[in-house]
Amino acid sequence: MTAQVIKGKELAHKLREEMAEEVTQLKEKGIIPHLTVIILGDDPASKSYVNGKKKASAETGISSDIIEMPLSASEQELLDKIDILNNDDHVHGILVQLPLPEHINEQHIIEAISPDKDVDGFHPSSIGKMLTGNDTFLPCTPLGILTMLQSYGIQIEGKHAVIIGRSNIVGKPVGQLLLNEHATVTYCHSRTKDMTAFTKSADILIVAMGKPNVIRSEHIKEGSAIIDVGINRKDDGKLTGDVDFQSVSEKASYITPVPKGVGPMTITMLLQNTIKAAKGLSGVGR
Ligand SMILES: Nc1nc(=O)c2c([nH]1)NC[C@@H]1CN(c3ccc(C(=O)N[C@@H](CCC(=O)O)C(=O)O)cc3)C=[N+]21
Repeated sequence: MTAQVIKGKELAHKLREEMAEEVTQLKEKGIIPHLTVIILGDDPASKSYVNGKKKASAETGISSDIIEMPLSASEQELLDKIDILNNDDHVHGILVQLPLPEHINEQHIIEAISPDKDVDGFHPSSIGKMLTGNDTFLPCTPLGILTMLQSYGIQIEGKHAVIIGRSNIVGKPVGQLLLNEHATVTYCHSRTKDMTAFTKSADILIVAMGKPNVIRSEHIKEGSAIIDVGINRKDDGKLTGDVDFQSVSEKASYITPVPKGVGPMTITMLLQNTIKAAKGLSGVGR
């Protein structure tokens, strides 16, 4: 079998075109969706993501700005900035680029962002509502993955979804979203014994380990759908996933590439959440 490649970038552009129409309609009502990104320090990788977000925003007509703060900024300075943005009616979405430096408590920052502007879906209020299956901002990477599976007509209900990785931003919430879609969900992580026993029974395998090319064809089930969340930079500067694309694509039925897979969908879902925030804060559709 040769797997069908799930073209995240292509799907992302298609969705952004649809979103651009919605943004046009909102603008006719005087609403200009606006996303503010806060970034601390000038790590080149972080800057590259942030610039990607800026470009994608422009593509959909969403307005965005980037607040750059020094790496030495204090937790209080960051909280003060968030407070200003929470109270600024022109700002609909707030994203603080993670990870933050050691001297700042990430949880304090996440909880300071107004749940109405929580376009990352990381606030405990958003997470709680996701858990109970209520309407809220869903975290961007998990929502991007769900959207890819649904767009390609991959059945989730009744299937065994195995997640490798249990981070708060990817592993845990993607399992929750798939559970809400009636999958049977297994979480694997660094302490899991005999992980292959689980991955080999996965109909849908979500890999978010952060280790290059560790999932190979001998680890997967014939005909399964493989979602690669890994973004690893090789010595030559190129990106590679956690999945060995070559061997796995000969056995799976669907596979996401890296780059051009999950990454562009993450950004697209951020923009979708920004539109949702703009509508929610302006009372559109209420
Ligand atoms: N509060 C917060 N929210 C985030 O969503 C968040 C964050 N912090 N910190 C950093 C990570 C990382 N992240 C990526 C998004 C898109 C690509 C992406 O589009 N990647 C392209 C390749 C880009 C390239 O070539 O460098 C691709 O996979 O095709 C990558 C990484 C969002 N993050």
